[in-house]
Amino acid sequence: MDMEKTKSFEAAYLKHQVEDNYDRFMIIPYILIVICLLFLWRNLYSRVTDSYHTHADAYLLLWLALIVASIAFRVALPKVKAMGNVTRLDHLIFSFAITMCISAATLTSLDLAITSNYTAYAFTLLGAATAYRTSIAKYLVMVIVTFVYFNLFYFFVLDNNYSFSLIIPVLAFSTIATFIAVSLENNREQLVHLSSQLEYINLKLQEESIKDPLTTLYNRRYLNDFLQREIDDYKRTAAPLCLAICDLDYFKKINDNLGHLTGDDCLIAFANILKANSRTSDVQIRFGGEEFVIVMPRTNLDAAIQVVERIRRATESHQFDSIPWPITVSFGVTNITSQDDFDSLLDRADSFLYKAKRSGRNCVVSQL
Ligand SMILES: Nc1nc2c(ncn2[C@@H]2O[C@H](COP(=O)(O)OP(=O)(O)OP(=O)(O)O)[C@@H](O)[C@H]2O)c(=O)[nH]1
Repeated sequence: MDMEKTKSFEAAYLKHQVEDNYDRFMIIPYILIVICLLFLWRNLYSRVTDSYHTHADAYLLLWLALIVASIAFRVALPKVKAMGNVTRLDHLIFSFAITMCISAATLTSLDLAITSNYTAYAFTLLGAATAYRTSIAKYLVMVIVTFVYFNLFYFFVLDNNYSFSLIIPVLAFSTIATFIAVSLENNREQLVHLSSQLEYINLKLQEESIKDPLTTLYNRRYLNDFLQREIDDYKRTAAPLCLAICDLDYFKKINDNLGHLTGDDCLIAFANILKANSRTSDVQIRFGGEEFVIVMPRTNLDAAIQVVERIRRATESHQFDSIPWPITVSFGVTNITSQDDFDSLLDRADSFLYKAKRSGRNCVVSQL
């Protein structure tokens, strides 16, 4: 069960991360395109005005490649999201993040031929640490792949002499960026954990506020909302609606002779009889003490009488634990009319219940 909970939390957390990334990565390609275009313009301009760019063509290619990658990614992103596969969307964003890091490593390698300029490397890794949300494992993969690529590109492809001091800043950026990414993601995970706990507690509290703790039936607060909704529904659709009030007979005798705990057990057992003998569309409410209400939507009076008769007989024949005498219940049942409101419907059912009590109990009284 705990494993299942952890798995579902992980799945929900991944979805949360990917959705968060999605919003940001819908904008990032535009920013990247603007930056690329600015550098592209500078690149073309400096080509004419001065010739200090050792790798002018490589720069040009890099800016163009980044523009194409950004456009392709921006076009693909909403399409992949529409497929509804979170993992695939996650992979796509991860691939783009890696592409950005590799581009930054390429750019830094080219820049280093001119001056000690690590801006692209530092900026991209730190940017990814704050803007891109992923697992620690994936972030490490990204940082290591970028680092290895940088070394291969700078020392082997560009054929520079190996220099450890040149690598130190890159290592430092990688470490700092990883540290920032890990601590930010840990904080976010804690927040999500806390908010899901709060959501759960809130749901529980909401549920408890409408339930009777002893019988677990709905309570009067729920009746107020539910019955009003059903009455409104009746006024719109004219679908029949019935309401029954019942009260256990001589309940005080149980408390007085066998104690309150036995009385409580009797209420729980009766609530179970109510649930077992009603339809799923009916709603049972503990109205107070040993008094209960049954709301029967889309039910006419004949059918409602049949339901409560069934409950009455089931109660009469039920052997209640530790109670040596039979327990019976009296009912008042009524159906809604166009003149009714919340109070008149309840009052009429209550007056029928009163009649049932006066007629000797263990019976159903309705207007029929
Ligand atoms: N054990 C227990 N008793 C309760 C609870 N709520 C109300 N009661 C008791 O239910 C009894 C109701 O007694 P009465 O209103 O005199 O009704 P009755 O004895 O059922 O008599 P009739 O309704 O006239 O048949 C009282 O003794 C209340 O204290 C509860 O949650 N648990």
